[in-house]
Amino acid sequence: MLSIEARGLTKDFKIVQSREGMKGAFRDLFDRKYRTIRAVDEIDLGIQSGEIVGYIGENGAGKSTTIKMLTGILQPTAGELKVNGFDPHREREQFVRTIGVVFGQRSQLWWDLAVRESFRLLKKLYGIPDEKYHAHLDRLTEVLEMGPLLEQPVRKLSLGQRMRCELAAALLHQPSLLFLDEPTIGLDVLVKENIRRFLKQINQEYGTTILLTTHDLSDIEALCHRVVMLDKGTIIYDGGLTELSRQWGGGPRLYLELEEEWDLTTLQGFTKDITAEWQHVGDRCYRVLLTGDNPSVSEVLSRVVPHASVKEIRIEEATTEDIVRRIYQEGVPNA
Ligand SMILES: Nc1ncnc2c1ncn2[C@@H]1O[C@H](COP(=O)(O)OP(=O)(O)OP(=O)(O)O)[C@@H](O)[C@H]1O
Repeated sequence: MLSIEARGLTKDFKIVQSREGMKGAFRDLFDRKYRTIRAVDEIDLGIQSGEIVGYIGENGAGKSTTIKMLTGILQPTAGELKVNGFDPHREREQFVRTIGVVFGQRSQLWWDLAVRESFRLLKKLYGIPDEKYHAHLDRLTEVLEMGPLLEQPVRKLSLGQRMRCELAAALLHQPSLLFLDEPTIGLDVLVKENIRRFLKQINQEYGTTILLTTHDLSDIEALCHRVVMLDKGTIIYDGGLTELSRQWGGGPRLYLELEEEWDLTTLQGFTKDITAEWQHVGDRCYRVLLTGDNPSVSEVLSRVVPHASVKEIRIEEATTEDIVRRIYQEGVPNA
């Protein structure tokens, strides 16, 4: 079953274009000139129930605008959209009961109230029956280790503590779909790991669908099998994380420290019949990029060892961050 189904989803913003100088400002008062920005450009997106999908892109790519349409905050300019079977904007009241939202930079908790009071207000807002509320809150308190936090005012919580409470707040009404926007921003490594573990757990236990927007690609690596990549409002990649690195990782790299300094032309000469590209990366240190049909590491070594003594060997894989940077620098991977 599809949790999110978007076809040709588009959002245009109309912005005032100011004229230059005093004269221009005066004219602007009487005759406004507008310009249209297409933030999201006819995207098609289908997300199955139970999937965890990473939604990534550079600043200004259109991620937040998409999330705002998917959560009903913004009305699309064009296209068809069904989320959990609802039109998010038109059927907002019923729709919001089926989703949870966490924006890393914004709080849905009441700053001066104790966490427990904020939760009580949300219980009222969502009309959660007593029994269900208590059972679920107990469970969330346990897995998110919120026991000591419940009586504290939100303003006294650290960022990591607040984020755990935000997640609980978004999940109190047991939504089947969770939107997370930069959920681990500013958190230390341990807290990040706890939050990721928790998200995996709710995904497995309750089948919660998760759409995750983040600039922290280690979140994506830890949680998502599928990644949707956005650039200038259009989807430039939608597929598996493993396929992405296979397609764009550029193969493994071999790091070699040799006993002596060699010039690059000579080294390149040893491997001239295979597609290996040598780089000088430090004193007697070299990186060999295994491109093309990906010759094996042992093939490269067998050509080098008869000539040069090798001190250290390391095989490096491109990180997701390297891959994504490369895609944005070099262009669309599967166009
Ligand atoms: N309310 C608005 N009015 C006018 N233009 C907007 C509005 N919101 C977004 N935009 C423009 O739409 C484009 C996409 O913005 P959006 O915030 O969706 O990108 P993003 O991928 O979420 O970026 P970031 O990672 O920086 O949050 C940008 O050019 C932005 O300036």
